[in-house]
Formats: sequence, C-alpha cells, structure tokens
Amino acid sequence: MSGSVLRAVEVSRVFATGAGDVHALRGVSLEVGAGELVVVRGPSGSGKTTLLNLLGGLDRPTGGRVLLGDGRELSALPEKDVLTVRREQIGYVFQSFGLIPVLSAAENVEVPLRLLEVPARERDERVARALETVGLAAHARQRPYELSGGQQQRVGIARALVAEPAILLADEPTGQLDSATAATIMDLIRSLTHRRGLAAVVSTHDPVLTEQADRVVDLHDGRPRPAATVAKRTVRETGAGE
Ligand SMILES: Nc1ncnc2c1ncn2[C@@H]1O[C@H](COP(=O)(O)OP(=O)(O)OP(=O)(O)O)[C@@H](O)[C@H]1O
Repeated sequence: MSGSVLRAVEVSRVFATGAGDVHALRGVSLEVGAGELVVVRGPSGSGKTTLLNLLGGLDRPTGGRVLLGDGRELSALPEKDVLTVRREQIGYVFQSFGLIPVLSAAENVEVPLRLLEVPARERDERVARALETVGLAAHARQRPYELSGGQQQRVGIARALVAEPAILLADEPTGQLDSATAATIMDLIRSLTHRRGLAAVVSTHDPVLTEQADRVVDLHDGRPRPAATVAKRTVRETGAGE
C-alpha cells in the first residue's frame, strides 16, 4: 500500500434517541490504500452502515477523525467542501441500487457528471465507457425496471465510478442479490479496485464474499474484533491499467 487514501482514526458515533444513547461505533480505526479492497463484516446492527456513512462524509463521527489521503480531515470540513469531496473523490454503491426509475441506465450513470458540470459530449463518452466497463453497453437505453437486480447493481457501480473517484464505498452491494449474482458483483468490484487503483471499502454480512477481500475488518457491537482483523492477501492481483 502506498500511503492511505482514506483513514478512520478511533471513530465513534453515538446516536441520541428517545430511549437513550445508542453507541453505534466505539473507537474503530481503519486504513485503506490505493488498489486495496477492505471488507467490513459483521452481523446486523454491528455498525457497518454507520462506518461507511462516516467514511463517505454522509455523516460525522461524535468522536475520532476521518482523514483523506491529502491530509485533510473529512469529518471536520465545512458541508460545502464535504459535498465537493463526495462528488469528486468518492463513489458510493447502495444495497438497494438507488437508481432513478424514470431515467435510463445511461441517464442514471450520467447524473454525477451533470453535477460536476462536465460538457455534454464528454459526458456521453464517459457514460458509454462506464457502461462498457460493467458489461452493459447493450443496455444503455433500458430503464431500471427492465434490468435484472445484478444488472441494476452494475449500473450503480458504473454511476459510482463514472467521475473517476479515488475511493469506492459499497454498503452491502450484494444484499438484494442471489448468491451467484452476488459473487459476480463482488468479482467486478474487486477487479475494478485492483485495475483502477481504487481505495475500496465494502460492507457485507455474507462470509463467502469476504473471500474477495485484501483485508477483512470484523465489527461486533460497534467494535472492531482485533483477532479477526486479518490480512487476506499479501500479494494483490493487479491487472493491466485501463
Ligand atoms: N440514525 C440512527 N438513530 C439511532 N440509532 C441508529 C441510527 N442509525 C443506526 N443506529 C443504530 O446503530 C447501530 C448500528 O447500526 P448500523 O445500521 O450501522 O448497523 P449495520 O451493521 O449496518 O446493520 P445492517 O447489517 O442491519 O444494515 C444499530 O444499533 C442501529 O439501531
């Protein structure tokens, strides 16, 4: 790993609720470098989504810090700067795909580029390339409901990567897919991570999918379990650049 692209240092998140404080995360540290796939594994309620939200700037920790590769503290930036970091540097993949139903696959993938005000011609080229990368070039004009779950998640991955972020975050990206499709989606995430040198963090509670990880971080009741934080691969598979 050549320096961390994203780092959580002793992050905690306490939610104040009517029934009292909920300690969703209690001092979790995690570091991810370019070309590295870290899987966060844990049972329901262990804090996976909370951690991914903090890493992606969708939420702020109540303790600890989230640091970017350039040394800036994401968790302390003003909201408008967090938004810029999210648009330019972070691709996010959701369990429920998060596609806009009235838009075609290509139009969904185009959304991040519109937000970045990329000119139309360049948008078209980049969207076509992104759909090609996930194997959906032939489905560009279809709406989400005309696609299978696996295909919809491929659109979600193309959308997450079309702006060429350095960081990929995926919260249970295979949670709504059958096990065979889930394996192909994890394969795709792994190969894109290695080929493009992404810093990727993926949450899952499926032990089978952790096979694809370079490193696994186990969460339990908002705490990392150090004994189970294992190096899965010391030598990463690196494919030719794209
Ligand atoms: N906005 C919130 N307000 C109050 N409590 C919350 C909030 N978000 C999460 N929690 C609590 O924090 C804990 C961790 O939740 P989180 O969603 O991060 O777990 P998870 O591991 O992603 O679970 P799942 O696998 O079911 O998605 C849970 O006890 C949850 O109820």
